[in-house]
Amino acid sequence: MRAAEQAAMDGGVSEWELMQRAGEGAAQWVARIAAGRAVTVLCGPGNNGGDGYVIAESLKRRGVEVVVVAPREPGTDTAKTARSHFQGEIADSELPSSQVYVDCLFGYGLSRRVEGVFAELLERLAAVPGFKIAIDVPSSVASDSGELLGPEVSYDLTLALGGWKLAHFTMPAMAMMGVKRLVDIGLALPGDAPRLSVTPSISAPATDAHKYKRGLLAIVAGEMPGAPILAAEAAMRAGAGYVKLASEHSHPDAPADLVIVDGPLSETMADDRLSAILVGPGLGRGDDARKRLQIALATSRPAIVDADALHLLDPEMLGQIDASNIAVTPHEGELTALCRTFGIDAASKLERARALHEKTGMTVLAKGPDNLLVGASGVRFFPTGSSWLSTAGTGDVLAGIAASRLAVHGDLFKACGEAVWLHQEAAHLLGPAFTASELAAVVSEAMERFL
Ligand SMILES: NC(=O)C1=CN([C@@H]2O[C@H](COP(=O)(O)OP(=O)(O)OC[C@H]3O[C@@H](n4cnc5c(N)ncnc54)[C@H](OP(=O)(O)O)[C@@H]3O)[C@@H](O)[C@H]2O)[C@@H](O)CC1
Ligand SMILES: Nc1ncnc2c1ncn2[C@@H]1O[C@H](COP(=O)(O)OP(=O)(O)O)[C@@H](O)[C@H]1O
Ligand SMILES: [K+]
Repeated sequence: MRAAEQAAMDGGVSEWELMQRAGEGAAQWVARIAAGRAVTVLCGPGNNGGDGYVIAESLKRRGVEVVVVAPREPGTDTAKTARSHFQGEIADSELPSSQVYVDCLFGYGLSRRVEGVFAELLERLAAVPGFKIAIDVPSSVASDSGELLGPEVSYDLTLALGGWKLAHFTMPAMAMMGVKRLVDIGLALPGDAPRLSVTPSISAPATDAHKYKRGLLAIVAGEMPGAPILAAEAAMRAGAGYVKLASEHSHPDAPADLVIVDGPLSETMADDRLSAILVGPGLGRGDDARKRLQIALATSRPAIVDADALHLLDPEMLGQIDASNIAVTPHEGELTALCRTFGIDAASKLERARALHEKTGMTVLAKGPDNLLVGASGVRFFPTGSSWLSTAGTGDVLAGIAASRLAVHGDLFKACGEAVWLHQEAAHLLGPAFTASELAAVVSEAMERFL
């Protein structure tokens, strides 16, 4: 954001002009929401506070009853200018009773824990009823990591100014924000800035498609039969023309349309028609599992590596193959384990995922409520999905979808992105309290949204 703002200023747009665009843009939202009700604007000492004075003045001009609460005088020149343009009432710390609250205490300049008078104000804000709006980011969150640095307030709306910050899509911050909307202030973001994933567009098979052309996926099973079947159920509904399960166990509950190959894994993997591989769900973590993982990765086919396999991957194993053919899909615990194995010591989820990608070359889909994808095309966040996904086996479904998409087109970054969207859409179709097999069963229905 700072680079984008600097570029705009170098191009002749002043900081005051940017602040007016931000404040006026946000005020339009606030005015509609207030719909005649009284508004309280909390202003901090920096430019976030400056935005607050612009919002307050704009609301006043529209005839809205508005009070500003500002415990400190503005500290920046631009915020001082904004303050001087506001003609209305300013209180220094008491939070008046109001129906709409606009929080402009701190934006991306928050640099340490919120304490004293600011913390007290936020605690009071958390306790009062009313519609609460955070300007740019909630004032107690670190915008670059999503870390909480002060009292937690539950907002109804968060208006991001000029561009999304990491906190908008990272836990725990994103859970406080309510509905999120972006206010355009005419900034061009640098090409490598983390971006929100755009809705994917998925094509139906070509007119001359046949099962191999559509993609042959091999799922490498291991000790536990359930997980790879779940992954296969999802994969069969996500686009691949042919899904094979390489397993030495019997699978009495497997669907009739799933081909199970029980010969030696090295033979199954020698098929040069294989388009993609999924290894990890139900694999186990013993010597046999390690051997199966090594055989699977030695094929040099694009692979999704998930679950147990994430505990077996190590630098030595990756040293023998081209790791840029691999996407890993770790949850929080698996990401921690991977970082330990690969000697990565970083604080935030983004830094850890980025370091893992940079150190190994693997594409990293760090899943969870705050899915984060890091790979050849940069960094992507995703809109918030259904929290009902937090049930056992949904990760296997995600891995199955990703592997199926990979078998279709061979692009790891794209496959992982499509998988997150399809997974969330499937959850959305099911509503509350579904099982992982129910989720796998509606993946084809979910695809309809993206065709
Ligand atoms: N630049 C632009 O072009 C545009 C920027 N825009 C807006 O500016 C926002 C960024 O503004 P910003 O950089 O001034 O920082 P901001 O978030 O207001 O806070 C910094 C102030 O707080 C203070 N402070 C920090 N931590 C503290 C703590 N824990 N407890 C107490 N004090 C603390 C810190 O003081 P200090 O650290 O020096 O003590 C400083 O005074 C951005 O989010 C967007 O809303 C838009 O108008 C569009 C154009
Ligand atoms: N609270 C949540 N909100 C949204 N998605 C979630 C939430 N919790 C989990 N998920 C998603 O559900 C899946 C869970 O995967 P994982 O943790 O591997 O479970 P399992 O190992 O049981 O299959 C992931 O895709 C994750 O992103
Ligand atoms: K704020």
